[in-house]
This record gives sequence, C-alpha cells and structure tokens, in this order.
Amino acid sequence: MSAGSGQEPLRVAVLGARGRMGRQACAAVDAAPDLELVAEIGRGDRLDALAEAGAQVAVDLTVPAAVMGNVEWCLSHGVHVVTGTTGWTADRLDTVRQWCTQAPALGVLVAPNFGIGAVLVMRFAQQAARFFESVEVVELHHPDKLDAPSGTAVRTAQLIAAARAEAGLDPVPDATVEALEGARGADVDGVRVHAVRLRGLLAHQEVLLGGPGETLTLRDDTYDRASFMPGVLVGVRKVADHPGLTVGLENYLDLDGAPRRAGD
Ligand SMILES: NC(=O)C1=CN([C@@H]2O[C@H](COP(=O)(O)OP(=O)(O)OC[C@H]3O[C@@H](n4cnc5c(N)ncnc54)[C@H](OP(=O)(O)O)[C@@H]3O)[C@@H](O)[C@H]2O)C=CC1
Ligand SMILES: O=C(O)C1=N[C@H](C(=O)O)C[C@H](O)C1
Repeated sequence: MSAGSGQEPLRVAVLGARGRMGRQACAAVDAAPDLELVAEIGRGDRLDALAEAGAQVAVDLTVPAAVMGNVEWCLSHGVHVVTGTTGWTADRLDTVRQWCTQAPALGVLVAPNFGIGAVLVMRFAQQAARFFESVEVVELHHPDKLDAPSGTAVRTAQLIAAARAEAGLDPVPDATVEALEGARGADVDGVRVHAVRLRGLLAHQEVLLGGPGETLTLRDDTYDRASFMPGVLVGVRKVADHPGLTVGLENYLDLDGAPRRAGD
C-alpha cells in the first residue's frame, strides 16, 4: 500500500483533530486529492470510529499523555501511524519498537518536527557539530505549549551529542557553577538546552556553535503551522513504505538529492 500509487485515495484519520495542529492537518488531508479524511478524533472520542471508517493511516497530533495509547491501539488494529506529538523518551521509543515486531507490516513515523527548515537545521547542526568545541540549543515557543524543552530541541541536542561523540570531541567546556538552579538550562546528553516561552512566538530554534574567535548560529523560524503540513503529508504518503519505527522525517526525504520542497 504505497500512498498515492493506488487508484483509491488513502484513508486517513486525524487524532487530536480539534487542536491547533490537528485542525490544519484535517484541512491539509482534506485538500489532497490522493487522500481521504475518514475520521476526526478528539479527546473522549472512541478510537473504534477510526476502524469503522477503515482508516489506513492515523496522524496523531495529541498530547504526550495520549500518544502511546493511540499508537498501541493503531498497531493492534492494522493502522500505520504518523505522529508529531512530543514526549518521546528512549523507553517510549523502545516500547513502540517492540509493538512493531508484533505488526511487522505497519509503519510508525515519530517526527519531532514536520517543518523542512527545522529538519534542515538538525542536519546542519549534525554536520557542524564536530568543528566547534562549544554548542548550545535555544528553543523559543508560544506560551501555550505544554512541554519543555521542545521535542525538536531534545532531538537536535541528541544528534549533536552523537556527532561529537563519533568525532571524539571532549565534553563542551563549561566552568560555571550555577548560582540559581536551572540558569544553565537542561542537559541533554551533555548539550545545554534552553527553553523560552513568549506570547507572539510560534516555534523557533537556534543552535549556537562556538570555537576560538568565531561562532556559527543556525536558526529556524516558524510563523505559521502551515509550514508543518507538507511534512505531515509526506509522512502520510510514505509511512506504509517504511515498516517499523522511524524517528525523524529526514528518513523519508532525500536531503542530499536534487533540490525540491518537502511536499513535492
Ligand atoms: N512535529 C511537529 O512538527 C509539531 C509537533 N507539535 C506537537 O504536536 C502536539 C499537538 O500540538 P498542538 O496542536 O499545538 O496542541 P493542542 O493542545 O492545540 O492540540 C492537542 C489536541 O489533542 C487533543 N487530545 C488530547 N488527548 C487526546 C486523545 N486521547 N485523543 C484525541 N485527541 C486528544 C486535545 O484535546 P483537549 O484540548 O480537549 O484536551 C487537543 O485538541 C504537541 O505535542 C506539540 O508539541 C506541534 C507542532 C508541530
Ligand atoms: O508545540 C509546538 O508548537 C511545537 N512542538 C514541536 C516540538 O516540541 O518540537 C515542534 C515545533 O517546535 C512546534
């Protein structure tokens, strides 16, 4: 079942359909000629409605407290999952990997960020990491966001830390003793991550890299959730071609290939 390659539209359900992201995802799926929006699930709605509608792919844009139950339900009912919901830990990912072994034909995409700008910043940060002794991540979001640090920032820091470890770099230098707990942000695998919550912002991230006499700043700014929708649609169309758990939309994109937009 490769999405878009068959005659029939791919049947898609959106979980968290009445949320900020969910509303836009419903509209994006609805507008795509190769997709059919068959279920819009909100909190308190029965997941059985998804099966009754014959959904083939579920897009989960809910909350960390709900996403694991939703993924488990989908995998046990033959439904692929694309989720942008946050709250992923190594243990949670391992659990989903385990569930996937019981449903080997199904795919689960966990995408910390669907925006091409954010995906590219993560890639560029990975590439730059080994050239700089210092690095910090700053994420800035709207104050209605439930979690901190953002899933994207955690993932970015993990990718940077892995690239530094692979290159054999020493720990990031830091002689500071905090006078107030939290002043230096969170520690994600040895990389400091800072979270700003400010009315007027939507979703932004900076990766600051520093070496003797120079700094490099990588920055992504999201001004509208429309920026996430091409990535959501890529996930929906490709998830069936990627059985098992995939973390990161970049695994569905050809970032090193010919120039093109994520939704093309
Ligand atoms: N990967 C990416 O690119 C992006 C990821 N996100 C992430 O996506 C998630 C959603 O973000 P956002 O839309 O801003 O958040 P919202 O709070 O606006 O939306 C979440 C929605 O999920 C609903 N919900 C809660 N529990 C369930 C459930 N069990 N089943 C179905 N729906 C449920 C909520 O309902 P109620 O309000 O009634 O509780 C709410 O409508 C967050 O984790 C956010 O960080 C956001 C933007 C981009
Ligand atoms: O809650 C949000 O808004 C966002 N959440 C995701 C995250 O935590 O990384 C993606 C994006 O930053 C917007």
